Amino acid sequence: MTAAPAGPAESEPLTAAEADVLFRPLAHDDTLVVAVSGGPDSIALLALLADWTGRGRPRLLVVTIDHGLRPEAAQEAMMVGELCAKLGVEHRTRRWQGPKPQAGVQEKARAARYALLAEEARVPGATTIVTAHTADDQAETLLMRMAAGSGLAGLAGMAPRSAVNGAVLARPLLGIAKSRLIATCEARGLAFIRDPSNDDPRFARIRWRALLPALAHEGLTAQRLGQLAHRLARADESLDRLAAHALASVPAGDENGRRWFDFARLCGEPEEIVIRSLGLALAAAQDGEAQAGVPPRLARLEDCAKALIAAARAGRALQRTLGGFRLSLAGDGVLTLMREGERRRGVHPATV
Ligand SMILES: Nc1ncnc2c1ncn2[C@@H]1O[C@H](COP(=O)(O)OP(=O)(O)OP(=O)(O)O)[C@@H](O)[C@H]1O
Repeated sequence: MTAAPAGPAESEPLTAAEADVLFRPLAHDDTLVVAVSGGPDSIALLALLADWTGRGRPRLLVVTIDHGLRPEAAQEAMMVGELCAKLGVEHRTRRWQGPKPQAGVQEKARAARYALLAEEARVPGATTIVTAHTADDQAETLLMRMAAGSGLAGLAGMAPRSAVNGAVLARPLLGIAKSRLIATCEARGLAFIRDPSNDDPRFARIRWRALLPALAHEGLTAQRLGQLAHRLARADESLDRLAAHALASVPAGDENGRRWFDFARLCGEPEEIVIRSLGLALAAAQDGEAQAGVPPRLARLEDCAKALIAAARAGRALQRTLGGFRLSLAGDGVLTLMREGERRRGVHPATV
């Protein structure tokens, strides 16, 4: 057996052939909204996309968001505009106008950024936003989520394609090392901005970034973490389908606007499927409400599901609250979901 061929050296620029493979899924759009901050990743993305679109299809609309948090940001947006003019592509700067509270300003800026980008993607023919997230970003995301106690869905990391504010968000460079994008800029003589917040150890992401070389030295490279994310994404999707199927297979109904299903029957499934099915049932009940509910944190969902499983197996009744709902398990194993605070009219007799 021959060894797998080594990937391109981490310091080699991306080739046109590689870019062609990465960008092929974007070929069907009329217009791509390309998010370019002016950092090395998004400048490389812009240059590669401009080469790839060659004679003008898909059309590129480059958007830079000025969050109004650093005085240099306006100048940086202009620099991106100048490069776009040279490359012959359209550029717009959008400014975040909202209030900028000290606490959680990064999260608010991020939400505002995606809202503005999605607005630009709402023009006819443009539904896809393209960002320059790299394999390094994915590795940092995974490590941060591990530390935060995320479950499988979180550890699946960022998806190459997802939804954001009604638009599609594509991340074609998610498998590419940041060092290769820097090399791409250098090989083309393209200047890029170094955002000082990228060196600020007050941000957790920056502290994790500093650990990456030591982890790679022990074999936990960004590539390995990316591979793990990919495998977990596959497992997560499969488990979700199995859970939906299991939930659809047990007796269930709607009475007086309350949902019920045979939870005891569901308990024949592996614990992970029962936990997910409960989450799906709750999400469905929340969807049916005028006010969309907030999904419970995974740890709370797990606790609740485990308590209900133990009670159902023992034939005991049990009441819990979760995600704004009261969950009433009857002695016969039927679980009823009702909005918290709702009066108990017509509930399954054994739960009253
Ligand atoms: N000010 C900006 N203007 C336009 N695009 C941006 C801006 N900031 C970030 N982006 C886009 O988002 C990508 C990821 O940037 P960065 O890693 O800084 O964001 P993040 O907040 O960590 O990511 P995410 O928003 O997905 O959590 C960039 O490569 C670029 O495509």
